[in-house]
Amino acid sequence: MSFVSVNKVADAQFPTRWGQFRILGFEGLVTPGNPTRKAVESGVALVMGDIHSKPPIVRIHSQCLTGDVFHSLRCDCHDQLHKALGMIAAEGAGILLYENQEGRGIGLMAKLRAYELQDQGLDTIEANEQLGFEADQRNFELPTEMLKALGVPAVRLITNNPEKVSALETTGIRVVERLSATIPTEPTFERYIETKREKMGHLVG
Ligand SMILES: Nc1nc2c(ncn2[C@@H]2O[C@H](COP(=O)(O)OP(=O)(O)OP(=O)(O)O)[C@@H](O)[C@H]2O)c(=O)[nH]1
Ligand SMILES: [Zn+2]
Repeated sequence: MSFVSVNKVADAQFPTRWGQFRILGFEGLVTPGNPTRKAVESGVALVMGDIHSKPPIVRIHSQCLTGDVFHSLRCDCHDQLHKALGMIAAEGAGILLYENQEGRGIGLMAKLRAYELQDQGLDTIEANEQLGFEADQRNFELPTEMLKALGVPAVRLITNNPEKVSALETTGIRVVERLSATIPTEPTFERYIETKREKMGHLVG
């Protein structure tokens, strides 16, 4: 584990278009001496209903400013976020973990530079690599620790990404079911989805 500690720093009521959630803030104090990590990592959990009597629906959403805020049609993030909140609302219970590894961990400015390279014909992975990054630099340690802090040992995970399933399972959170994160594809992000399917093993469909 890369954290000295993971602490809940806030827990407040959070009314939304999808219904009443609680919003919780968590901070993980990173073990000193790791040059690739910030000193403190933070994440947000939206919690609805009873999350303890059975494995709840959980979505781990990585920050995508362009998709989440501006509803970019370069990627599926905005629609996936709404789909996940809708699934939690329909169930009346569940957890959305929002963590801030923007651009699969390369940061916003690098992601915008990756967009430039994609405009010149590279796919998302080739663009990351041309900029000197890995295809996906994320780790899912903080979301895992947040689930533990919430007292949730087993989940039904909304994802198409097998890496997220194995990241949870290696740290002791059981994924009892995978729920599809697929949303209707727009022509503007067909290639983005295809690259995830072909090169990152995403279980699209
Ligand atoms: N580097 C890079 N990151 C992107 C790009 N478009 C979106 N992202 C980031 O991709 C992350 C979302 O991850 P995805 O790989 O789309 O999906 P996932 O969350 O791993 O998998 P699912 O759970 O199936 O949705 C967020 O951190 C976004 O900021 C892009 O063009 N380049
Ligand atoms: Zn996105």
